Amino acid sequence: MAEFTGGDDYQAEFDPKAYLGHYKFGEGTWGEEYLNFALKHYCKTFTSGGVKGDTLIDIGSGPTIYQLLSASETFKEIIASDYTDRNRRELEKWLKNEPGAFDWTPVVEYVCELEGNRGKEAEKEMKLRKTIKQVLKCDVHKSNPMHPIILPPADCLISSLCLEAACKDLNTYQLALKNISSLLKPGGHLVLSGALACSFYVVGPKRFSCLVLREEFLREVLSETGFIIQEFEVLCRDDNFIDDSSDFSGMFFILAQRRK
Ligand SMILES: C[S@@+](CC[C@H](N)C(=O)[O-])C[C@H]1O[C@@H](n2cnc3c(N)ncnc32)[C@H](O)[C@@H]1O
Repeated sequence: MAEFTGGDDYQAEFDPKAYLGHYKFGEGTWGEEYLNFALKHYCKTFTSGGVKGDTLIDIGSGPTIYQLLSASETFKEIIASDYTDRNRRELEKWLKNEPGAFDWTPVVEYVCELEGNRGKEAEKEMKLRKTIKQVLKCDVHKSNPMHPIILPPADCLISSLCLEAACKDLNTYQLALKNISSLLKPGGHLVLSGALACSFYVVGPKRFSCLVLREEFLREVLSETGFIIQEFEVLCRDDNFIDDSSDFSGMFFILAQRRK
């Protein structure tokens, strides 16, 4: 089992550019497999009318924006967040359309197609850039993850591939889930996705530990933390994508509602 990599390791060694390499369409990476799965579910979740409101907070955004593309159709204000300075800087780079920012065009095209908005890629990117109002420092281990900033509770929380990366054991995971849910209104939605049975993943030359998650645990912990699961989708790993960059067995996508 890989040695636990915590916040200091992320701050010092998580290279946003190397990580973004996983999200290049057409290169057979695990990120691509995950993207296909997650984007379809985000699209369904945010365009079917069931999940809506004014504000959405993304926990542990990393340097990525794919998870927010469909949400920007529904929410007026999105707050992105991450633990590391370099990830937040990389996000800002994309938001300001600076030279060297990651090119999300293939992913935006895919989402536009899913949403029936082919040809409207430029509008979509503009809309997302306008909707993301802040990129904040976040630590899921703090009772207020945005400390010292106090945010009004949001209508929706998204988090993808973050909690299993940030937590060293299942108790810590439960506590982190409780911490982030304090940012959500009662009755608000949590859109949680990530990797199943994953113990490590590689970013450039660095190996990061990952907390091994199973479906039964996720169901239990969400219920104990005050959520009602509305959807639980699993994608088993395709043998064609098996390589030594990560050992996950599948991906999950959960839509849950915080009890009122
Ligand atoms: C695997 S990346 C996921 C990034 C992005 N959400 C995605 O879907 O690709 C894990 C992210 O968790 C963040 N992270 C690690 N520890 C954290 C903590 N204690 N609080 C908040 N975020 C943390 C890392 O900085 C990193 O961006």
